[in-house]
Amino acid sequence: MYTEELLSIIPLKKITGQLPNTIKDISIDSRSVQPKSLFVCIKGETVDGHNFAQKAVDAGATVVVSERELSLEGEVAQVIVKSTERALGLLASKFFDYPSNDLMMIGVTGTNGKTSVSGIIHHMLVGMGERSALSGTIGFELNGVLYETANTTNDVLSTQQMIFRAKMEGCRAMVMEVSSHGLALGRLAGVDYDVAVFTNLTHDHLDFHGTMEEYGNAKGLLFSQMGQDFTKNKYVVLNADDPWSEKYEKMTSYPVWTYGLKNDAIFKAENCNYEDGLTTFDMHTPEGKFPVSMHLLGEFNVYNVLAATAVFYARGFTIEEIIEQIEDLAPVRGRMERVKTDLPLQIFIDYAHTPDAIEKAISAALPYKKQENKLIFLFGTGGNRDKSKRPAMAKEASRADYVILTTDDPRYEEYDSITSDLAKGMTHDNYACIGDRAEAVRHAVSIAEPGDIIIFAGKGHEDYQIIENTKYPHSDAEIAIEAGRLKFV
Ligand SMILES: CC(=O)N[C@H]1[C@@H](OP(=O)(O)OP(=O)(O)OC[C@H]2O[C@@H](n3ccc(=O)[nH]c3=O)[C@H](O)[C@@H]2O)O[C@H](CO)[C@@H](O)[C@@H]1O[C@H](C)C(=O)N[C@@H](C)C(=O)N[C@H](CCC(=O)O)C(=O)O
Ligand SMILES: Nc1ncnc2c1ncn2[C@@H]1O[C@H](COP(=O)(O)OP(=O)(O)OP(=O)(O)O)[C@@H](O)[C@H]1O
Repeated sequence: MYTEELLSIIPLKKITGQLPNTIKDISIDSRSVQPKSLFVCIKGETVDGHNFAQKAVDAGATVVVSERELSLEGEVAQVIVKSTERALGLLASKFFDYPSNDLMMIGVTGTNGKTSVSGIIHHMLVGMGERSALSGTIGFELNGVLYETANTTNDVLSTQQMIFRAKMEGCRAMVMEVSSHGLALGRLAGVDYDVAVFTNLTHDHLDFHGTMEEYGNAKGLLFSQMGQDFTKNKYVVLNADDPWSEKYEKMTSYPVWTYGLKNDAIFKAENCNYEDGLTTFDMHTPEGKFPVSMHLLGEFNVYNVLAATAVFYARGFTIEEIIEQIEDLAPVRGRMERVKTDLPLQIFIDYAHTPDAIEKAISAALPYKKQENKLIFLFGTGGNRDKSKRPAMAKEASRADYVILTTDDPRYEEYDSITSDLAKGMTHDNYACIGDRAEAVRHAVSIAEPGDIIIFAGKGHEDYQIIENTKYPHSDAEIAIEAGRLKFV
């Protein structure tokens, strides 16, 4: 791309040195700079990209965008701007030619349910014959291939790259999980959403946002940044049972479709029943009441499919077409996913790591528990992250008959510091603190008796644990099955 044309998008810049006629790529990471590229210095939490500018030039960058003039050796032009983060959003969108304009962009935000709802929408789109891409906590899924990504909502450059790739590979839609960090840090600059979906807002990430108010406002950016273009079929899908929906409704002028189980909503479920691995309910819609039967477990998944129903109905699909897809849905990976095993136990893998998600996961399993059996709940939490949620998580977990307090990704925090914070919220004494997660999983199996249910929460689809800054292979399901074989066979 012509360098001047690209740079024309950033106002109030100072240029030093001779700009090359064209640049071939944009990069924010000196470790993957291609020759003839433009390197943008981003100040991170842990390191500052300005300190890697020389490495980027050595690797072939011919333009460096920075917030201060740097003394660089080699043939390089410098573009000095007030905020490189803001400039990057503009540059990345222009470089990839605003790819989100060519796709139906669906953004899903909320504390819990982003992965589930976006996965459900993506699989329903594919089931209806639409080519769709998906990005979120599980990675970037494009035409059946899953690529690993760093974040739930990735940096602004990777985001534009992903949307561009989706467009180039023939996708017509892209479903994205939109995290509050992503919104607050401007990682979605230049993404033009057609549909914005809200699941719920409960306690999480207060280490970053400070207060629930700030956290809720960050999520609100998804709705307020949708624009005012009424020539496009844009709309918003809100959870009528969550008080934040009223605020989000005010943040957008696009049509609002609501769903829920309690308050008045356009799509409302009642008579929910959970039996024999099936969830059934009656769905009230603008066209009357329809019975639904699906393989996804728990009330939280009723909410999730109602949200997806609103997305598809507003797009013009019939209720019959939508229900046919819902009845076909397989469980979302690692979200109350039943482990296939010959052991005389019911084992679920789940990703709950907030108080509300723990409450929902336990409620989802209880209908499958017989009076004489136990519900064993193992959960952890990440080290060096929002500590204020820990006792509240344990309080919810106390609804299980036996609780094992452990760690998710302990990072640099001591096991005992994590488990003792959790223990402060326990409301009964039937629990154990075992920081080493593999040992904790084995303990869960060792105390289980035939007919018991075990939920391993917090790691979901992940097949690793991060201890200090190293990823170690870890699978709750594999450890549990091995321990179960030794015990029961
Ligand atoms: C605290 C935080 O948000 N950190 C994010 C941040 O990392 P950072 O600030 O440390 O930045 P950095 O990667 O060290 O480096 C800064 C710059 O220097 C560059 N660099 C760095 C090293 C080098 O050798 N050369 C070089 O050029 C980097 O490419 C970057 O441009 O920027 C990185 C690149 O965008 C992110 O991957 C990283 O997310 C980390 C992994 C993270 O855990 N973030 C969490 C808090 C997060 O964002 N979570 C949300 C919510 C998930 C949820 O809802 O549960 C998410 O969306 O994932
Ligand atoms: N709609 C929902 N409401 C409340 N809890 C939910 C909902 N959907 C899923 N959950 C619970 O929350 C856990 C996490 O679900 P999911 O991964 O879909 O959420 P998420 O918002 O993507 O979370 P994260 O941002 O941490 O990746 C699930 O394992 C389940 O226990």
